[in-house]
Amino acid sequence: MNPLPLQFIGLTMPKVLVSDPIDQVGLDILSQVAQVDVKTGLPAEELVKIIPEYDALMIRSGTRVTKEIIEAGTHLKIIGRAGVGVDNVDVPAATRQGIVVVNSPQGNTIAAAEHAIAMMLALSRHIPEANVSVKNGQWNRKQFIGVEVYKKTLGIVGLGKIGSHVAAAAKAMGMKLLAYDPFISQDRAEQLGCRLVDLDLLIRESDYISLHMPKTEETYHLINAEALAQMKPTARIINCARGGIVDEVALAEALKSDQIAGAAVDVYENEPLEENSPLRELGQKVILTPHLGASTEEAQVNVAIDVAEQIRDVLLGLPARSAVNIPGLYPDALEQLKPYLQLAETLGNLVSQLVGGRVDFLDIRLQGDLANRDSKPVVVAALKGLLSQALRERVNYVNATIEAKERGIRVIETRDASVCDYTGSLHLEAKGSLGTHSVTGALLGDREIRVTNIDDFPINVPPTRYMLFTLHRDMPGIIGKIGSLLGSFNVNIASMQVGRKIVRGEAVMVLSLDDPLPDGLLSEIMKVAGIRDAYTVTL
Ligand SMILES: NC(=O)C1=CN([C@@H]2O[C@H](COP(=O)(O)OP(=O)(O)OC[C@H]3O[C@@H](n4cnc5c(N)ncnc54)[C@H](O)[C@@H]3O)[C@@H](O)[C@H]2O)C=CC1
Ligand SMILES: O=C(O)CCC(=O)C(=O)O
Repeated sequence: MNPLPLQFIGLTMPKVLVSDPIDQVGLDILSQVAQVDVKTGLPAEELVKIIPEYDALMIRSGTRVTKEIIEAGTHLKIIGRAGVGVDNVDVPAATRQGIVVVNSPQGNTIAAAEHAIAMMLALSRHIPEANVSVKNGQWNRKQFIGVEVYKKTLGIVGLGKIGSHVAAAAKAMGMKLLAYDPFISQDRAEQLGCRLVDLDLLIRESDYISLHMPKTEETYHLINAEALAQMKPTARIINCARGGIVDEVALAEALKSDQIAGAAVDVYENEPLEENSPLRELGQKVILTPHLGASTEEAQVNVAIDVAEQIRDVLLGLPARSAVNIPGLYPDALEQLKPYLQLAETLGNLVSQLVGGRVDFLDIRLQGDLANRDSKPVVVAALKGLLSQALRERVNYVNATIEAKERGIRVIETRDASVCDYTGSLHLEAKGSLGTHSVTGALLGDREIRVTNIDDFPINVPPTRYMLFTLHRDMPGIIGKIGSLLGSFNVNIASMQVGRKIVRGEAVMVLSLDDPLPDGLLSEIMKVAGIRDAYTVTL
Protein backbone atom coordinates (compact mmCIF):
# COMPACT_ATOMS: atom_id res chain seq x y z
CA MET A 1 0.00 0.00 0.00
CA ASN A 2 1.34 3.47 -0.86
CA PRO A 3 1.73 5.80 2.12
CA LEU A 4 -0.91 8.55 2.30
CA PRO A 5 0.32 11.76 0.63
CA LEU A 6 1.24 14.25 3.34
CA GLN A 7 -0.92 17.08 1.98
CA PHE A 8 -3.94 14.84 2.69
CA ILE A 9 -3.07 14.49 6.33
CA GLY A 10 -2.46 18.16 6.87
CA LEU A 11 1.35 18.19 7.23
CA THR A 12 3.79 20.41 5.38
CA MET A 13 5.34 18.66 2.42
CA PRO A 14 9.08 18.09 2.67
CA LYS A 15 11.17 19.32 -0.28
CA VAL A 16 13.39 17.18 -2.50
CA LEU A 17 15.98 18.62 -4.86
CA VAL A 18 16.81 16.46 -7.88
CA SER A 19 20.05 17.84 -9.31
CA ASP A 20 20.79 15.29 -12.09
CA PRO A 21 18.52 13.77 -14.76
CA ILE A 22 16.36 11.08 -13.14
CA ASP A 23 13.69 8.94 -14.81
CA GLN A 24 10.13 10.29 -14.41
CA VAL A 25 9.09 7.17 -12.52
CA GLY A 26 11.37 8.22 -9.65
CA LEU A 27 10.02 11.76 -9.64
CA ASP A 28 6.47 10.36 -9.45
CA ILE A 29 7.37 8.31 -6.37
CA LEU A 30 8.93 11.34 -4.66
CA SER A 31 5.89 13.46 -5.52
CA GLN A 32 3.73 11.16 -3.37
CA VAL A 33 5.32 12.63 -0.26
CA ALA A 34 7.28 15.72 -1.21
CA GLN A 35 7.53 18.85 -3.29
CA VAL A 36 10.04 17.89 -5.99
CA ASP A 37 12.26 20.48 -7.67
CA VAL A 38 14.31 19.29 -10.64
CA LYS A 39 17.28 21.63 -11.17
CA THR A 40 20.06 19.98 -13.13
CA GLY A 41 23.50 21.30 -14.01
CA LEU A 42 23.66 23.74 -11.07
CA PRO A 43 27.10 25.17 -10.28
CA ALA A 44 28.36 24.23 -6.79
CA GLU A 45 27.93 27.80 -5.46
CA GLU A 46 24.26 27.80 -6.50
CA LEU A 47 23.73 24.42 -4.84
CA VAL A 48 25.24 25.70 -1.58
CA LYS A 49 22.83 28.64 -1.73
CA ILE A 50 19.61 26.69 -2.26
CA ILE A 51 20.34 23.45 -0.36
CA PRO A 52 19.20 24.82 3.06
CA GLU A 53 15.58 24.68 1.77
CA TYR A 54 15.68 20.94 1.11
CA ASP A 55 15.03 17.81 3.15
CA ALA A 56 16.48 15.44 0.55
CA LEU A 57 18.83 15.53 -2.41
CA MET A 58 18.68 13.04 -5.29
CA ILE A 59 21.65 12.80 -7.66
CA ARG A 60 23.43 10.68 -10.26
CA SER A 61 27.13 10.99 -11.03
CA GLY A 62 26.87 14.57 -12.32
CA THR A 63 26.61 16.34 -8.95
CA ARG A 64 29.59 16.49 -6.60
CA VAL A 65 28.15 16.65 -3.11
CA THR A 66 30.97 18.33 -1.23
CA LYS A 67 31.42 19.03 2.49
CA GLU A 68 30.38 22.66 1.87
CA ILE A 69 27.10 21.58 0.27
CA ILE A 70 26.45 19.08 3.07
CA GLU A 71 27.19 21.60 5.81
CA ALA A 72 24.89 24.11 4.13
CA GLY A 73 22.15 21.46 3.97
CA THR A 74 20.96 22.01 7.51
CA HIS A 75 17.59 20.32 6.83
CA LEU A 76 18.94 17.43 4.77
CA LYS A 77 17.91 14.02 6.03
CA ILE A 78 18.97 11.94 3.07
CA ILE A 79 21.14 12.04 -0.04
CA GLY A 80 20.07 9.48 -2.64
CA ARG A 81 22.57 8.42 -5.33
CA ALA A 82 20.66 6.87 -8.24
CA GLY A 83 23.47 4.44 -9.03
CA VAL A 84 26.22 2.47 -7.30
CA GLY A 85 29.29 4.64 -6.77
CA VAL A 86 29.03 7.18 -3.97
CA ASP A 87 32.50 8.58 -4.56
CA ASN A 88 30.90 11.88 -5.68
CA VAL A 89 29.41 12.30 -2.18
CA ASP A 90 31.48 13.26 0.86
CA VAL A 91 30.03 10.37 2.87
CA PRO A 92 32.05 11.06 6.07
CA ALA A 93 30.75 14.66 6.09
CA ALA A 94 27.17 13.43 5.61
CA THR A 95 27.61 10.84 8.37
CA ARG A 96 29.01 13.49 10.70
CA GLN A 97 25.87 15.54 10.08
CA GLY A 98 23.51 12.61 10.57
CA ILE A 99 22.45 12.49 6.91
CA VAL A 100 21.67 9.05 5.49
CA VAL A 101 23.36 8.34 2.16
CA VAL A 102 21.64 5.68 0.05
CA ASN A 103 22.42 4.19 -3.33
CA SER A 104 21.03 1.59 -5.70
CA PRO A 105 23.50 -1.27 -5.42
CA GLN A 106 21.97 -3.45 -8.14
CA GLY A 107 19.80 -1.29 -10.35
CA ASN A 108 22.44 -0.77 -13.03
CA THR A 109 24.58 -3.92 -12.63
CA ILE A 110 23.51 -5.46 -15.93
CA ALA A 111 23.80 -2.17 -17.83
CA ALA A 112 27.36 -1.57 -16.62
CA ALA A 113 28.42 -5.19 -17.26
CA GLU A 114 26.95 -5.13 -20.78
CA HIS A 115 28.71 -1.84 -21.47
CA ALA A 116 32.06 -3.37 -20.47
CA ILE A 117 31.44 -6.36 -22.78
CA ALA A 118 30.31 -4.02 -25.59
CA MET A 119 33.50 -1.96 -25.12
CA MET A 120 35.65 -5.11 -25.25
CA LEU A 121 34.03 -6.28 -28.49
CA ALA A 122 33.94 -2.81 -30.07
CA LEU A 123 37.65 -2.39 -29.28
CA SER A 124 38.51 -5.82 -30.70
CA ARG A 125 36.62 -5.21 -33.97
CA HIS A 126 37.22 -1.44 -34.42
CA ILE A 127 33.48 -0.90 -34.65
CA PRO A 128 33.40 2.85 -33.86
CA GLU A 129 35.95 3.77 -36.55
CA ALA A 130 34.57 1.32 -39.12
CA ASN A 131 31.14 2.87 -38.63
CA VAL A 132 32.48 6.41 -39.09
CA SER A 133 34.44 5.41 -42.20
CA VAL A 134 31.42 3.80 -43.93
CA LYS A 135 29.30 6.82 -43.08
CA ASN A 136 32.01 8.97 -44.66
CA GLY A 137 31.59 7.08 -47.93
CA GLN A 138 34.56 4.67 -47.58
CA TRP A 139 34.65 0.90 -47.90
CA ASN A 140 37.94 -0.03 -46.27
CA ARG A 141 37.87 -3.62 -45.04
CA LYS A 142 41.61 -4.15 -44.60
CA GLN A 143 42.03 -1.28 -42.17
CA PHE A 144 39.61 -2.84 -39.68
CA ILE A 145 40.86 -6.38 -39.22
CA GLY A 146 40.16 -7.24 -35.63
CA VAL A 147 40.90 -9.94 -33.06
CA GLU A 148 38.62 -12.56 -31.49
CA VAL A 149 37.96 -12.79 -27.79
CA TYR A 150 37.31 -16.56 -27.99
CA LYS A 151 39.95 -18.48 -25.99
CA LYS A 152 41.61 -15.24 -24.92
CA THR A 153 42.25 -14.54 -21.25
CA LEU A 154 40.13 -11.91 -19.55
CA GLY A 155 41.44 -10.60 -16.22
CA ILE A 156 38.63 -9.20 -14.09
CA VAL A 157 39.71 -6.86 -11.32
CA GLY A 158 36.88 -6.63 -8.76
CA LEU A 159 34.64 -9.68 -8.80
CA GLY A 160 31.56 -8.06 -7.27
CA LYS A 161 28.14 -7.69 -8.86
CA ILE A 162 29.25 -6.21 -12.18
CA GLY A 163 32.49 -8.22 -12.37
CA SER A 164 30.52 -11.44 -11.78
CA HIS A 165 28.09 -10.67 -14.61
CA VAL A 166 31.00 -9.82 -16.91
CA ALA A 167 32.55 -13.17 -15.94
CA ALA A 168 29.37 -15.06 -16.85
CA ALA A 169 29.06 -13.32 -20.24
CA ALA A 170 32.76 -13.71 -21.06
CA LYS A 171 32.69 -17.39 -20.10
CA ALA A 172 29.76 -17.90 -22.47
CA MET A 173 31.91 -16.40 -25.23
CA GLY A 174 34.62 -18.97 -24.57
CA MET A 175 37.09 -16.75 -22.73
CA LYS A 176 39.47 -17.96 -20.03
CA LEU A 177 38.95 -16.03 -16.81
CA LEU A 178 41.39 -14.72 -14.21
CA ALA A 179 40.20 -12.60 -11.32
CA TYR A 180 41.79 -10.43 -8.68
CA ASP A 181 39.69 -9.36 -5.71
CA PRO A 182 41.19 -9.30 -2.21
CA PHE A 183 37.75 -9.70 -0.62
CA ILE A 184 36.43 -12.67 -2.59
CA SER A 185 36.92 -16.31 -1.66
CA GLN A 186 38.53 -18.92 -3.85
CA ASP A 187 35.22 -20.85 -3.83
CA ARG A 188 33.21 -17.89 -5.09
CA ALA A 189 35.72 -17.22 -7.87
CA GLU A 190 35.64 -20.89 -8.88
CA GLN A 191 31.82 -20.87 -8.92
CA LEU A 192 32.09 -18.06 -11.46
CA GLY A 193 34.60 -19.98 -13.54
CA CYS A 194 37.50 -17.68 -12.58
CA ARG A 195 40.99 -18.51 -11.37
CA LEU A 196 41.68 -16.19 -8.43
CA VAL A 197 45.22 -14.85 -8.79
CA ASP A 198 47.31 -11.96 -7.55
CA LEU A 199 47.17 -8.67 -9.41
CA ASP A 200 50.68 -8.94 -10.90
CA LEU A 201 49.93 -12.29 -12.47
CA LEU A 202 46.57 -11.08 -13.80
CA ILE A 203 48.24 -8.04 -15.35
CA ARG A 204 51.01 -10.14 -16.96
CA GLU A 205 48.81 -12.93 -18.34
CA SER A 206 45.61 -11.23 -19.48
CA ASP A 207 44.75 -10.39 -23.08
CA TYR A 208 41.96 -8.15 -21.79
CA ILE A 209 41.71 -6.52 -18.37
CA SER A 210 38.32 -5.24 -17.23
CA LEU A 211 38.13 -3.13 -14.07
CA HIS A 212 35.14 -3.47 -11.74
CA MET A 213 36.18 -2.28 -8.32
CA PRO A 214 35.31 0.96 -6.45
CA LYS A 215 37.59 3.97 -6.41
CA THR A 216 39.28 3.98 -3.02
CA GLU A 217 42.64 5.10 -1.63
CA GLU A 218 43.94 1.61 -2.48
CA THR A 219 42.62 1.55 -6.05
CA TYR A 220 43.57 5.13 -6.99
CA HIS A 221 46.07 4.84 -9.90
CA LEU A 222 46.28 1.09 -9.32
CA ILE A 223 46.82 0.86 -13.07
CA ASN A 224 49.85 3.13 -13.36
CA ALA A 225 52.90 3.25 -15.64
CA GLU A 226 54.48 0.33 -13.80
CA ALA A 227 51.40 -1.89 -14.15
CA LEU A 228 50.92 -0.94 -17.81
CA ALA A 229 54.54 -1.85 -18.48
CA GLN A 230 53.87 -5.40 -17.29
CA MET A 231 50.96 -5.94 -19.67
CA LYS A 232 51.32 -7.88 -22.93
CA PRO A 233 51.85 -5.62 -25.96
CA THR A 234 48.71 -7.23 -27.42
CA ALA A 235 46.63 -6.58 -24.29
CA ARG A 236 43.65 -4.24 -24.05
CA ILE A 237 42.22 -2.62 -20.95
CA ILE A 238 38.61 -1.61 -20.24
CA ASN A 239 37.64 0.81 -17.49
CA CYS A 240 33.91 1.06 -16.90
CA ALA A 241 34.42 1.32 -13.11
CA ARG A 242 35.75 4.69 -11.99
CA GLY A 243 37.98 7.42 -13.27
CA GLY A 244 41.21 7.67 -11.30
CA ILE A 245 41.70 3.91 -11.03
CA VAL A 246 43.78 4.17 -14.22
CA ASP A 247 46.46 6.86 -14.48
CA GLU A 248 45.23 8.50 -17.71
CA VAL A 249 48.55 10.13 -18.57
CA ALA A 250 50.39 6.82 -18.16
CA LEU A 251 47.69 5.05 -20.19
CA ALA A 252 48.03 7.52 -23.07
CA GLU A 253 51.81 7.03 -23.02
CA ALA A 254 51.49 3.23 -22.99
CA LEU A 255 49.16 3.37 -26.00
CA LYS A 256 51.28 5.88 -27.90
CA SER A 257 54.43 3.80 -27.40
CA ASP A 258 52.64 0.54 -28.37
CA GLN A 259 53.28 -0.85 -24.90
CA ILE A 260 49.67 -2.10 -25.00
CA ALA A 261 47.24 -2.61 -27.88
CA GLY A 262 44.15 -0.71 -26.84
CA ALA A 263 41.90 0.80 -24.20
CA ALA A 264 38.19 1.41 -23.81
CA VAL A 265 37.32 4.02 -21.24
CA ASP A 266 33.92 5.10 -19.91
CA VAL A 267 34.95 6.94 -16.74
CA TYR A 268 37.55 9.64 -16.14
CA GLU A 269 39.45 11.24 -13.33
CA ASN A 270 37.72 14.53 -14.18
CA GLU A 271 34.31 14.44 -15.80
CA PRO A 272 33.49 15.72 -18.34
CA LEU A 273 36.86 14.66 -19.80
CA GLU A 274 39.12 17.69 -20.37
CA GLU A 275 39.20 18.93 -23.95
CA ASN A 276 42.98 18.58 -24.10
CA SER A 277 43.13 15.09 -22.58
CA PRO A 278 45.85 13.00 -24.32
CA LEU A 279 43.30 10.18 -24.53
CA ARG A 280 41.39 12.09 -27.20
CA GLU A 281 44.33 11.93 -29.60
CA LEU A 282 44.93 8.22 -29.88
CA GLY A 283 42.84 7.20 -32.88
CA GLN A 284 41.39 3.73 -33.10
CA LYS A 285 43.46 2.33 -30.24
CA VAL A 286 41.09 4.00 -27.84
CA ILE A 287 37.34 4.04 -27.46
CA LEU A 288 35.94 6.74 -25.21
CA THR A 289 32.34 6.92 -24.00
CA PRO A 290 30.93 9.68 -21.75
CA HIS A 291 30.18 7.65 -18.58
CA LEU A 292 27.47 5.60 -20.25
CA GLY A 293 27.79 2.40 -18.20
CA ALA A 294 24.44 2.87 -16.49
CA SER A 295 22.72 4.59 -19.37
CA THR A 296 20.09 2.09 -20.41
CA GLU A 297 16.35 2.66 -20.18
CA GLU A 298 16.03 -0.32 -17.88
CA ALA A 299 18.82 0.71 -15.51
CA GLN A 300 17.56 4.27 -15.25
CA VAL A 301 14.08 3.05 -14.31
CA ASN A 302 15.56 0.59 -11.79
CA VAL A 303 17.80 3.10 -10.03
CA ALA A 304 15.18 5.85 -10.06
CA ILE A 305 12.61 3.58 -8.39
CA ASP A 306 15.10 2.10 -5.95
CA VAL A 307 16.44 5.43 -4.70
CA ALA A 308 13.18 7.41 -4.85
CA GLU A 309 11.49 4.76 -2.71
CA GLN A 310 14.25 5.02 -0.14
CA ILE A 311 14.02 8.82 -0.05
CA ARG A 312 10.25 8.55 0.33
CA ASP A 313 10.63 6.04 3.18
CA VAL A 314 13.20 8.10 5.07
CA LEU A 315 11.04 11.23 4.74
CA LEU A 316 8.19 9.18 6.22
CA GLY A 317 10.42 8.14 9.13
CA LEU A 318 11.04 4.60 7.87
CA PRO A 319 14.45 2.97 7.44
CA ALA A 320 16.27 2.89 4.09
CA ARG A 321 17.15 -0.49 2.62
CA SER A 322 20.52 0.48 1.08
CA ALA A 323 22.07 3.05 3.38
CA VAL A 324 25.81 3.15 2.79
CA ASN A 325 26.60 4.94 6.04
CA ILE A 326 24.54 2.87 8.50
CA PRO A 327 26.14 -0.52 7.94
CA GLY A 328 24.29 -3.45 9.43
CA LEU A 329 21.01 -1.59 9.97
CA TYR A 330 18.93 -3.36 7.34
CA PRO A 331 15.17 -2.78 7.40
CA ASP A 332 14.28 -6.44 8.14
CA ALA A 333 16.71 -6.63 11.04
CA LEU A 334 15.53 -3.23 12.26
CA GLU A 335 11.89 -4.27 12.19
CA GLN A 336 12.60 -7.38 14.25
CA LEU A 337 14.83 -5.53 16.68
CA LYS A 338 12.67 -2.40 16.95
CA PRO A 339 11.46 -3.00 20.54
CA TYR A 340 15.02 -3.78 21.63
CA LEU A 341 16.27 -0.63 19.93
CA GLN A 342 13.72 1.39 21.89
CA LEU A 343 14.87 -0.40 25.04
CA ALA A 344 18.53 0.34 24.27
CA GLU A 345 17.83 4.00 23.51
CA THR A 346 15.81 4.44 26.71
CA LEU A 347 18.46 2.77 28.87
CA GLY A 348 21.23 4.81 27.19
CA ASN A 349 19.35 8.01 27.91
CA LEU A 350 18.57 6.92 31.49
CA VAL A 351 22.12 5.88 32.41
CA SER A 352 23.59 9.08 30.94
CA GLN A 353 21.28 11.13 33.19
CA LEU A 354 22.20 9.05 36.22
CA VAL A 355 25.90 9.63 35.52
CA GLY A 356 25.03 13.29 35.05
CA GLY A 357 28.18 14.47 33.30
CA ARG A 358 30.67 13.35 30.71
CA VAL A 359 30.62 9.61 29.99
CA ASP A 360 34.04 8.08 29.26
CA PHE A 361 33.16 4.43 29.09
CA LEU A 362 30.08 2.39 28.23
CA ASP A 363 29.77 -1.33 28.78
CA ILE A 364 26.87 -2.80 26.81
CA ARG A 365 25.92 -6.33 27.82
CA LEU A 366 23.41 -8.27 25.73
CA GLN A 367 21.82 -10.94 27.90
CA GLY A 368 19.64 -14.01 27.38
CA ASP A 369 18.11 -14.30 23.88
CA LEU A 370 19.41 -10.87 22.97
CA ALA A 371 22.96 -12.26 23.19
CA ASN A 372 22.26 -14.28 20.05
CA ARG A 373 21.02 -11.32 18.00
CA ASP A 374 22.86 -8.83 15.78
CA SER A 375 24.32 -6.45 18.33
CA LYS A 376 25.30 -3.59 16.02
CA PRO A 377 21.91 -1.85 15.86
CA VAL A 378 21.46 -2.29 19.63
CA VAL A 379 24.83 -0.68 20.31
CA VAL A 380 24.03 2.22 17.96
CA ALA A 381 20.65 2.73 19.67
CA ALA A 382 22.24 2.71 23.14
CA LEU A 383 24.78 5.33 21.99
CA LYS A 384 22.02 7.43 20.45
CA GLY A 385 20.19 7.37 23.79
CA LEU A 386 23.40 8.08 25.72
CA LEU A 387 24.21 11.13 23.59
CA SER A 388 20.67 12.46 23.33
CA GLN A 389 21.06 14.63 26.44
CA ALA A 390 24.08 16.37 24.96
CA LEU A 391 23.10 16.45 21.29
CA ARG A 392 19.28 16.32 21.35
CA GLU A 393 17.83 15.75 17.86
CA ARG A 394 21.29 16.19 16.28
CA VAL A 395 22.17 12.62 17.15
CA ASN A 396 20.65 9.80 15.13
CA TYR A 397 21.41 6.27 13.96
CA VAL A 398 23.72 7.60 11.27
CA ASN A 399 26.08 9.63 13.42
CA ALA A 400 25.75 8.12 16.94
CA THR A 401 28.85 5.93 16.59
CA ILE A 402 31.04 8.64 15.12
CA GLU A 403 29.83 11.19 17.70
CA ALA A 404 30.63 8.75 20.53
CA LYS A 405 34.07 8.10 19.06
CA GLU A 406 34.80 11.78 18.70
CA ARG A 407 33.85 12.32 22.34
CA GLY A 408 36.33 9.61 23.33
CA ILE A 409 33.64 7.30 24.74
CA ARG A 410 35.10 3.81 24.90
CA VAL A 411 32.46 1.21 24.14
CA ILE A 412 32.75 -2.39 25.21
CA GLU A 413 30.20 -4.91 24.09
CA THR A 414 29.74 -8.19 25.92
CA ARG A 415 27.25 -11.04 25.67
CA ASP A 416 25.88 -13.38 28.29
CA ALA A 417 23.33 -15.85 26.96
CA SER A 418 23.12 -17.60 30.35
CA VAL A 419 21.09 -14.78 31.97
CA CYS A 420 17.50 -16.00 31.72
CA ASP A 421 15.23 -14.00 34.07
CA TYR A 422 13.66 -12.39 30.96
CA THR A 423 13.76 -13.65 27.36
CA GLY A 424 16.31 -11.01 26.57
CA SER A 425 17.70 -8.15 28.59
CA LEU A 426 20.19 -5.37 28.15
CA HIS A 427 22.59 -4.10 30.79
CA LEU A 428 24.41 -0.78 30.41
CA GLU A 429 27.13 0.45 32.72
CA ALA A 430 28.42 3.96 32.17
CA LYS A 431 31.53 5.38 33.82
CA GLY A 432 31.93 9.13 33.76
CA SER A 433 33.53 12.14 35.36
CA LEU A 434 30.93 12.12 38.18
CA GLY A 435 30.70 8.40 38.86
CA THR A 436 29.55 5.02 37.61
CA HIS A 437 25.96 3.84 37.21
CA SER A 438 24.29 0.84 35.70
CA VAL A 439 20.81 0.05 34.42
CA THR A 440 19.24 -3.13 33.14
CA GLY A 441 16.07 -3.39 31.12
CA ALA A 442 13.97 -6.03 29.42
CA LEU A 443 10.84 -6.37 27.33
CA LEU A 444 7.60 -7.57 28.79
CA GLY A 445 5.52 -9.51 26.26
CA ASP A 446 8.03 -8.59 23.55
CA ARG A 447 6.98 -4.92 23.46
CA GLU A 448 6.70 -3.18 26.83
CA ILE A 449 9.91 -1.82 28.27
CA ARG A 450 10.74 -2.50 31.92
CA VAL A 451 13.70 -1.18 33.85
CA THR A 452 14.64 -4.21 35.93
CA ASN A 453 17.73 -3.08 37.77
CA ILE A 454 19.37 0.18 38.81
CA ASP A 455 22.89 0.14 40.26
CA ASP A 456 22.46 -3.54 41.15
CA PHE A 457 19.14 -3.01 42.96
CA PRO A 458 16.37 -5.16 41.49
CA ILE A 459 13.23 -3.18 40.49
CA ASN A 460 10.55 -3.52 37.86
CA VAL A 461 9.24 -0.22 36.48
CA PRO A 462 8.09 1.02 33.10
CA PRO A 463 10.09 4.10 32.08
CA THR A 464 8.00 7.28 32.04
CA ARG A 465 8.63 10.84 30.94
CA TYR A 466 9.49 12.20 34.40
CA MET A 467 11.19 10.03 36.99
CA LEU A 468 12.86 10.45 40.34
CA PHE A 469 15.44 8.00 41.67
CA THR A 470 16.74 8.01 45.21
CA LEU A 471 19.46 6.00 46.86
CA HIS A 472 18.63 5.79 50.55
CA ARG A 473 18.76 3.79 53.74
CA ASP A 474 15.85 1.35 54.03
CA MET A 475 14.11 2.66 57.19
CA PRO A 476 10.56 3.40 58.32
CA GLY A 477 9.00 6.71 57.26
CA ILE A 478 11.34 7.69 54.45
CA ILE A 479 8.90 6.86 51.63
CA GLY A 480 6.18 8.90 53.35
CA LYS A 481 8.48 11.88 53.75
CA ILE A 482 9.38 11.91 50.05
CA GLY A 483 5.68 11.54 49.14
CA SER A 484 4.69 14.51 51.32
CA LEU A 485 7.50 16.63 49.98
CA LEU A 486 6.43 16.00 46.39
CA GLY A 487 2.81 16.70 47.38
CA SER A 488 3.78 20.00 48.96
CA PHE A 489 5.32 21.02 45.60
CA ASN A 490 2.15 19.84 43.80
CA VAL A 491 3.97 17.00 41.98
CA ASN A 492 1.69 14.03 41.35
CA ILE A 493 3.18 10.53 41.75
CA ALA A 494 2.01 8.06 39.09
CA SER A 495 3.75 5.02 40.56
CA MET A 496 6.42 4.15 43.05
CA GLN A 497 8.69 1.21 43.67
CA VAL A 498 11.43 0.33 46.10
CA GLY A 499 14.27 -2.10 45.54
CA ARG A 500 16.64 -3.34 48.18
CA LYS A 501 19.14 -6.10 48.66
CA ILE A 502 18.82 -6.56 52.41
CA VAL A 503 16.28 -5.35 54.97
CA ARG A 504 17.29 -1.97 56.47
CA GLY A 505 20.27 -1.81 54.18
CA GLU A 506 20.77 0.35 51.12
CA ALA A 507 17.77 0.76 48.84
CA VAL A 508 16.61 2.57 45.74
CA MET A 509 13.25 4.26 45.23
CA VAL A 510 11.92 4.89 41.75
CA LEU A 511 9.01 7.29 41.31
CA SER A 512 7.18 7.92 38.05
CA LEU A 513 5.85 11.45 38.10
CA ASP A 514 3.11 13.18 36.15
CA ASP A 515 4.96 16.48 36.31
CA PRO A 516 8.58 17.62 36.04
CA LEU A 517 10.37 18.27 39.32
CA PRO A 518 10.21 22.01 40.11
CA ASP A 519 13.45 23.91 40.80
CA GLY A 520 14.67 23.48 44.34
CA LEU A 521 12.79 20.27 45.09
CA LEU A 522 15.74 17.96 44.46
CA SER A 523 17.87 19.80 47.04
CA GLU A 524 14.97 19.50 49.55
CA ILE A 525 14.81 15.75 48.88
CA MET A 526 18.56 15.47 49.45
CA LYS A 527 18.06 16.98 52.92
CA VAL A 528 15.69 14.19 54.05
CA ALA A 529 17.37 12.03 56.67
CA GLY A 530 18.49 8.69 55.18
CA ILE A 531 18.62 9.92 51.56
CA ARG A 532 22.12 9.39 50.15
CA ASP A 533 21.57 10.55 46.63
CA ALA A 534 18.72 11.59 44.32
CA TYR A 535 18.45 12.01 40.57
CA THR A 536 15.74 13.31 38.29
CA VAL A 537 15.43 11.91 34.82
CA THR A 538 13.40 13.12 31.83
CA LEU A 539 12.96 10.57 29.07
N1 LIG B 1 30.34 3.20 -15.64
C1 LIG B 1 29.23 3.26 -14.99
O1 LIG B 1 28.29 3.95 -15.38
C2 LIG B 1 29.05 2.45 -13.77
C3 LIG B 1 30.13 2.20 -12.95
N2 LIG B 1 29.95 1.46 -11.79
C4 LIG B 1 31.15 1.22 -10.98
O2 LIG B 1 31.51 -0.16 -11.12
C5 LIG B 1 32.24 -0.57 -9.98
C6 LIG B 1 31.78 -1.93 -9.51
O3 LIG B 1 30.43 -1.88 -9.11
P1 LIG B 1 29.69 -3.16 -8.46
O4 LIG B 1 30.14 -4.40 -9.11
O5 LIG B 1 28.26 -2.84 -8.41
O6 LIG B 1 30.29 -3.10 -7.00
P2 LIG B 1 30.49 -4.31 -5.97
O7 LIG B 1 30.66 -3.68 -4.64
O8 LIG B 1 29.44 -5.34 -6.15
O9 LIG B 1 31.88 -4.94 -6.44
C7 LIG B 1 33.10 -4.30 -6.26
C8 LIG B 1 34.14 -5.39 -6.04
O10 LIG B 1 35.42 -4.77 -5.99
C9 LIG B 1 36.17 -5.45 -5.02
N3 LIG B 1 37.31 -4.65 -4.59
C10 LIG B 1 37.37 -3.72 -3.61
N4 LIG B 1 38.63 -3.24 -3.51
C11 LIG B 1 39.35 -3.88 -4.45
C12 LIG B 1 40.72 -3.81 -4.82
N5 LIG B 1 41.57 -3.00 -4.19
N6 LIG B 1 41.13 -4.60 -5.81
C13 LIG B 1 40.28 -5.43 -6.45
N7 LIG B 1 38.97 -5.56 -6.12
C14 LIG B 1 38.52 -4.78 -5.13
C15 LIG B 1 35.19 -5.75 -3.92
O11 LIG B 1 35.63 -6.82 -3.11
C16 LIG B 1 33.95 -6.12 -4.71
O12 LIG B 1 33.87 -7.51 -4.91
C17 LIG B 1 32.07 0.56 -8.97
O13 LIG B 1 33.23 1.37 -9.03
C18 LIG B 1 30.90 1.35 -9.50
O14 LIG B 1 30.94 2.68 -9.10
C19 LIG B 1 28.75 0.95 -11.46
C20 LIG B 1 27.65 1.16 -12.25
C21 LIG B 1 27.71 1.96 -13.44
O1 LIG C 1 24.53 7.91 -12.90
C1 LIG C 1 25.14 7.36 -13.80
O2 LIG C 1 24.74 7.30 -14.97
C2 LIG C 1 26.48 6.73 -13.49
C3 LIG C 1 26.31 5.43 -12.83
C4 LIG C 1 27.50 5.03 -12.07
O3 LIG C 1 28.60 5.37 -12.37
C5 LIG C 1 27.31 4.22 -10.85
O4 LIG C 1 26.18 3.78 -10.63
O5 LIG C 1 28.28 4.05 -10.11
